[in-house]
Amino acid sequence: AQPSAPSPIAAPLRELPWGQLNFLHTTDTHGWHGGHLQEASYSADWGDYISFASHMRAKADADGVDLLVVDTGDRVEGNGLYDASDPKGKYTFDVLPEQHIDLMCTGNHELYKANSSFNELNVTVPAFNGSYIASNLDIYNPDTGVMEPLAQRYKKFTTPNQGIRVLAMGFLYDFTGNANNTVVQKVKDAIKEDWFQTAIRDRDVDLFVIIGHVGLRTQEFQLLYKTIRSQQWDTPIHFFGGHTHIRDYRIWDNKAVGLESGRYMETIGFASVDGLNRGGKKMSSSHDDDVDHHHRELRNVATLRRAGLSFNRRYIDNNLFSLYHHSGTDAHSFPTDVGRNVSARIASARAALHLDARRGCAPHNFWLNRAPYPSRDSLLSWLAEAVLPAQLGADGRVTAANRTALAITNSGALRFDVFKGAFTRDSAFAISPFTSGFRALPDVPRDKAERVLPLLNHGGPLLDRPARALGLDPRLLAPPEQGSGRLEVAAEVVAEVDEEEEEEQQQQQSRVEGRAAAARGGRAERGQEPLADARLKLTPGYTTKDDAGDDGDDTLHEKITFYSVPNCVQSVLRPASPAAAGDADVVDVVYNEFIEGYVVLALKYLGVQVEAADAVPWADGKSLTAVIAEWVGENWGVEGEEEC
Ligand SMILES: Nc1ccn([C@@H]2O[C@H](COP(=O)(O)O)[C@@H](O)[C@H]2O)c(=O)n1
Repeated sequence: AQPSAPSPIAAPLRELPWGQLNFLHTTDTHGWHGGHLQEASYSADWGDYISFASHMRAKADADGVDLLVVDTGDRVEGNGLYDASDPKGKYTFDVLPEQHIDLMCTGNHELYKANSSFNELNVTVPAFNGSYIASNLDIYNPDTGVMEPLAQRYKKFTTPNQGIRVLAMGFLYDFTGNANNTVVQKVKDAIKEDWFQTAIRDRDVDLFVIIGHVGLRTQEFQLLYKTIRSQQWDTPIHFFGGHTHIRDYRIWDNKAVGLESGRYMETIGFASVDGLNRGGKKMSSSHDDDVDHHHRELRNVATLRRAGLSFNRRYIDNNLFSLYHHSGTDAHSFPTDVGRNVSARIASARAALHLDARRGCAPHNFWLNRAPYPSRDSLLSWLAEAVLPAQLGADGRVTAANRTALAITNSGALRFDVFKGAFTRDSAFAISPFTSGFRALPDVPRDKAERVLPLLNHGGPLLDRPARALGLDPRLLAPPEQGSGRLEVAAEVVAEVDEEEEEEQQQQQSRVEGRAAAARGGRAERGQEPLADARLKLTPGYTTKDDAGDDGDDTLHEKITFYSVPNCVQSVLRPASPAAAGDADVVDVVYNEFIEGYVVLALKYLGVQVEAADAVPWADGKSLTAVIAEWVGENWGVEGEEEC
């Protein structure tokens, strides 16, 4: 872990359900390879993950089973470790390949900018040669100008210990926001390709592994499932998904399941399969058979039972308490040389990038989804009511031209919470890493401009067909977790009352203790394996419900309540002397560039003749990252080395 990472908190744990074939899965790491430095539950780093995977691989080998490591994309954008360097990714590209990854694919974030997809072509694909799969992604090679697959379309291999014949593919959802140096083939077209049609007819396959930067409950995965099933009515299929930033497990049928493993290095997904055929063993030598027999005899590994197919899953909280426990190690035996070295390299990168440099002190937590909007603790309220009016309202058109402006931001532009205490250079990138700048459409009739926000938030008629016809997916406005449709949100938004909050906090501890006791009792009654230590206090965290039930998380947590947020929020930017502007019948409509298409479409829908070409940069086209960082420095800044 990083030197400033908080120590993990001991918690009751569920064991890993090892099988004949096991997987570790990361997705949507978004540059959080240094781990979370303000959240003990997720404070392990990429170096620790390397050590962990190495112990898990050794255990698999010792038990004669197999372990595959999978990553399903969006490794870039979202944390200072990636975003603060010039060029971006200078330090993450180096440390990433120190992990042995068996199967990986591309996320949409690798493709927003031409240079990041060229990084995949020139750095990541060669570094993971043989593991990287691009089933529906091509790139224009900058040397030849020729369009070519970013990597192999699929991969077939036999696992070393069990001899399981795996056919793996790696997809990206039907993403349309990529730069023009890449081509994403829609999944419905990719499945018509000869290579795909041949692959799904292969009879010498024991398991299809379909990885993808694709939500588990999307039409893309559904189509892949149906098409594979049309040719392989009972060959097991394991999907690994991503993109929607949630923990999720989907059961398609009794031989087809999928795992999604959260976001931001919070979660290491674990999946296992038992009862698979081992076609690859037929070809093995008598020596291999002897070794295999020896393994079975000696280790009596329950997972080698051949009775029926079974799948399992666990979402591991990425902290050292969990990682030590599951790998059967301790602080002394856990770190491998490579893991320790990677943690040290991340620490020096963070120092070189001044990521711990404090910009100010946050007075309390501000939550993206964990507080209702609007409210005192809502990150969106803070942004719309404090940050944007102060920073964007100073634009020349507001002050000199005495003009009112309406500034609209999509809630998806915010990616993470603000914690009470130090707000560092890193925090600004974590909250909003995007480089898209603010722009404005000048002189829009006020009555029309005021109707844009409601349309973007509730505009069924706008956001359904017209937006989709232009390739504008309305789900992209809100945070991806919410777009997944799987975020369990509070039924009603309650007004915040401070005393109530205090009382709630007092009651929480007794509830926590009560539940821990109940969990102990319940498990004992059901004759289940005891949790590692159910007397331990529960901390707030993931309490996932998926198709397999509510026992997926490795760590027992106190439930967190999530609130739904609107697609967009609006700030009114008023001039210092609003007399003239107050009644003006035109205003400027300001927005961050990412939502330009939606804003222009909404105005056109309202009868205003505008085009994106009419827009001008606002506040010098600053990014939201810069705007937030400046506001924090000006408003939460503290002198010298004083503690927050
Ligand atoms: N310039 C950008 C780019 C993206 N967003 C938001 O991020 C969402 C996509 O994030 P994933 O991690 O799910 O790929 C997208 O839906 C937008 O909400 C943005 O605001 N500005």
